[in-house]
Amino acid sequence: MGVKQLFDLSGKVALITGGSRGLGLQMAFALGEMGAKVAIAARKPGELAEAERALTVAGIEAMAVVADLGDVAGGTVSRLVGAVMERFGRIDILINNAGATWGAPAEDYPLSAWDKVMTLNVDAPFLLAQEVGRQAMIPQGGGKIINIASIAGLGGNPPNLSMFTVAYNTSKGAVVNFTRALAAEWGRYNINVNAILPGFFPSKMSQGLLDRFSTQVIEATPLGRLGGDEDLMGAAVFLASDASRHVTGQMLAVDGGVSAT
Ligand SMILES: NC(=O)c1ccc[n+]([C@@H]2O[C@H](COP(=O)([O-])OP(=O)(O)OC[C@H]3O[C@@H](n4cnc5c(N)ncnc54)[C@H](O)[C@@H]3O)[C@@H](O)[C@H]2O)c1
Ligand SMILES: O=C(O)[C@H](O)[C@@H](O)[C@H](O)[C@H](O)CO
Repeated sequence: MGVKQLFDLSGKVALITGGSRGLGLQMAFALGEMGAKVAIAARKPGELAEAERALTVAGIEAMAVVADLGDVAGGTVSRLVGAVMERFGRIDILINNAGATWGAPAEDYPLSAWDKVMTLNVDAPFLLAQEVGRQAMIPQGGGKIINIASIAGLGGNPPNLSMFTVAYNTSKGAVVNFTRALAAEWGRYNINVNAILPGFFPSKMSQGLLDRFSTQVIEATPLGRLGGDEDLMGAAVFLASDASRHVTGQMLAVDGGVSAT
């Protein structure tokens, strides 16, 4: 197989949570452009429909599924995976991207907020991997799972940024080791499990922080810039494709070098 073919995603089906905007939508465009059919899932129907339209206009076969992954008790995850299986018949790539944060100093952090962050950022990726594994990847004989962690999963926040996101950092640390643990178990099913650790990208989630601290963030970034609209595309396609066939359990930071300092 030539190297261009290794990156080709024709005939593959991808499910991307939080695919309605931000980093998830950027990755949906990337996988779609490389030939994948793309299912995006998010909570807000309006945004999701708009994203589905934009993907379709770009010539990508797309479907949208409304799902609140902050509420995983009542069969949300199996319904979501079932809907994609019904439409496309298989799932080759799962990108666990939906995520959120909530800020308060650790000494005041309420358990209810902690639980909310953990449910969306940790429980949902676990349940999605389990369900996609059961319904699609294990019977199909393989697949690619990409967890969107964060460099915040490697440590605490720089003290000068006063971010106060103890639950978020904890949740992303869990995603980092979930990635390794699942990779170790599911190599036998030919399922690659890797994580992307974005640094600082402008998005709805990061806006509050970057409005206040973008100068400091850029100064602390070896490449001297924030992440942009194309900066996750290559990493996502690599980890979704045969090009990464022999790569599993790995963390790929796309952070302009922040985590190297
Ligand atoms: N922007 C950054 O700098 C940055 C850095 C590191 C990691 N990340 C991670 O990247 C991922 C995407 O974040 P983003 O920056 O694009 O933020 P964003 O807020 O623009 O996107 C979040 C996405 O998750 C979806 N989502 C939120 N709550 C949901 C719920 N309850 N159910 C279903 N979907 C839900 C939203 O609809 C949206 O599509 C997150 O996991 C985030 O932690 C972002
Ligand atoms: O590195 C990251 O994962 C993100 O930038 C987050 O840290 C959020 O932007 C922050 O939590 C908002 O308060």
